Amino acid sequence: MEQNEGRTPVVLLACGSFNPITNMHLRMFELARDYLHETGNYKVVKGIISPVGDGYKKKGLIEAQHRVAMATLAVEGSDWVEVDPWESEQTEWVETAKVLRHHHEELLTVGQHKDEVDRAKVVKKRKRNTSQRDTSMQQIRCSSRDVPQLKLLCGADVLESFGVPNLWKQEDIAEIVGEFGVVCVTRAGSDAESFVYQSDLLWEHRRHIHIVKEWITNEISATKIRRALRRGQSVRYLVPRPVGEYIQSHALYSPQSEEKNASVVLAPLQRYTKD
Ligand SMILES: Nc1ncnc2c1ncn2[C@@H]1O[C@H](COP(=O)(O)OP(=O)(O)OP(=O)(O)O)[C@@H](O)[C@H]1O
Ligand SMILES: NC(=O)c1ccc[n+]([C@@H]2O[C@H](COP(=O)(O)O)[C@@H](O)[C@H]2O)c1
Ligand SMILES: [Zn+2]
Repeated sequence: MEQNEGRTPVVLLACGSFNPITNMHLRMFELARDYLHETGNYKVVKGIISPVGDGYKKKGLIEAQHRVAMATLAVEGSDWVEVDPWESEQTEWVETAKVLRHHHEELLTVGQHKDEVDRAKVVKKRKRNTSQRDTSMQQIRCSSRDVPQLKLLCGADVLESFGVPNLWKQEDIAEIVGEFGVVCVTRAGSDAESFVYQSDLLWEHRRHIHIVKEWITNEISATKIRRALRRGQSVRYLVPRPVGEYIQSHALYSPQSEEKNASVVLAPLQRYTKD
């Protein structure tokens, strides 16, 4: 039997600032894929990095154009992770649930297109050999079932941020964990398991929340990378080499860039505190 037969195809979507992208962001995809494959139930077919738009207004967030360019350089060596600029191109900040919906629709469209292509092939084939009809119709049905599941990939700090007042809408959390599912990588300073235990909503959907333990712990964070860069320290071996070169050539992180949005309220807090 083919090893992947019967496994559910999955696409992993990571949302975040990627300011800048680090080796740990890339590790997160590898860890999640290994974990899902080891369950024996899933086949990860694609990873998507979706840098947040400038409208997110996070302190120190440099222009999306640069963050997308760095992420694109970072995935050059990967044959399954890609960068999607859609979210970063939106003028206003987009809720993560909406980003998931957008990518889900894209997957359905691709699936539909695949079905149409398959159908056209079948019609052609049928003209050649009518006796093959039943087998071919079966193939069409299989391909529509092949539309991958989309799951949010994040670190434990993002899962824990579900508990921050006015940061996430409850219905968005319910949709993310209930309808899509989350793959969450452990991170120093966060306790994903106990956070799920303490939340009735997350507990209810615990089967859709995959917590992936990173045994080879390291505390790379984009905040620390920016700090090192401001101080003129090397970030080599912490970010992919072409990313380091891009940062250097565009002189990206400085005390001034860290002051961006310093007096602005983060977009989700602005949006939900108003309501
Ligand atoms: N060291 C890490 N371990 C686990 N998850 C991580 C790690 N670094 C980043 N992530 C995850 O990657 C995603 C994107 O993160 P983000 O762009 O905020 O990076 P960051 O390092 O947390 O940056 P910042 O310090 O600016 O918040 C988030 O889901 C975050 O939890
Ligand atoms: N309500 C929401 O949908 C919501 C709230 C806060 C952060 N987020 C997202 O989570 C990610 C967090 O990124 P940072 O950890 O860099 O802040 C971003 O992609 C952001 O858009 C979503
Ligand atoms: Zn972060």
